[in-house]
Amino acid sequence: MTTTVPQPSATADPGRLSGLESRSVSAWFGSHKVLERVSLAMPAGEVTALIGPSGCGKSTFLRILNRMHEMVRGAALAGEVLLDDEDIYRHGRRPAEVRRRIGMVFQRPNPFPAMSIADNVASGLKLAGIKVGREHRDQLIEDSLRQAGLWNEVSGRLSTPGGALSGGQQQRLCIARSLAVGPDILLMDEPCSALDPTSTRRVEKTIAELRGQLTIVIVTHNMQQAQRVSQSCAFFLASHDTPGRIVEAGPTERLFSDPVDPRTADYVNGRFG
Ligand SMILES: Nc1ncnc2c1ncn2[C@@H]1O[C@H](COP(=O)(O)OP(=O)(O)OP(=O)(O)O)[C@@H](O)[C@H]1O
Repeated sequence: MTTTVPQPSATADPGRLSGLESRSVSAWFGSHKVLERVSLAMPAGEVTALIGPSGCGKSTFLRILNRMHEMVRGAALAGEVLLDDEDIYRHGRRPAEVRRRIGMVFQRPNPFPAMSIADNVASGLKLAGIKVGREHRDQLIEDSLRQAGLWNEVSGRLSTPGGALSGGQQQRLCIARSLAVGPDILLMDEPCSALDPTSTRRVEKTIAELRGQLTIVIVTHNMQQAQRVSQSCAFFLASHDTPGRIVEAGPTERLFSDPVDPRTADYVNGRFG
């Protein structure tokens, strides 16, 4: 199927940004319940950080937000995820359309290594079935690379392989690839965990620049990173016999400086996890 050309987010009207909201989301892998009634508003144009110890369900929750959870054999879920007040799980809604509007960047940069930088950016369009003319394609590639903060580093070598870039550059290339289809939401699953501190700061700068242009949800184990990049934050916790839940959520500054729940205080101060 062919869709119309996406509107690059760089030109999006900030008044029309989309937020995301989960309502009472529970999740299972087979009979193993891993999330229990997670309700969270992820405000439009903001960065929301999901924090919590390993295994508490952050990545599962993130994958539920763009219908990737259902791709796992035996996976199930309950609840609603509202994008523009409409459930992304509404009967008849196409997962591919949801994933075009809600993009995902993974832990390890995963560009097509032998494909050129330009083609890597454009590859998302092809996968999404979006056709663009040559002239518009070049502009879209430039816009996406600029938005991802990579244009100045690669503008003179767009036809060289994506695999030749540094790890941090590859991650920004993956961000550009996601941005090319004009998503409303960008999900990021520990996007800096494979990067050195300098590359991490560069990706964080990109996240800061994207804020206000689209809505971002990021999973991070790095408490400093959560404080640097996010405006809202949710703390997840699970134990051996209870599925992951949100203990506390709210403005990042408040969650770190004045947490309500003692478990949040212990976690953000590094006393466990
Ligand atoms: N594909 C899968 N099949 C079965 N169980 C899974 C699968 N993926 C995750 N789980 C289980 O679901 C629970 C939540 O895992 P998840 O990866 O969402 O947690 P997390 O908080 O993101 O952890 P981490 O911070 O280590 O990435 C864990 O008990 C995990 O073992």
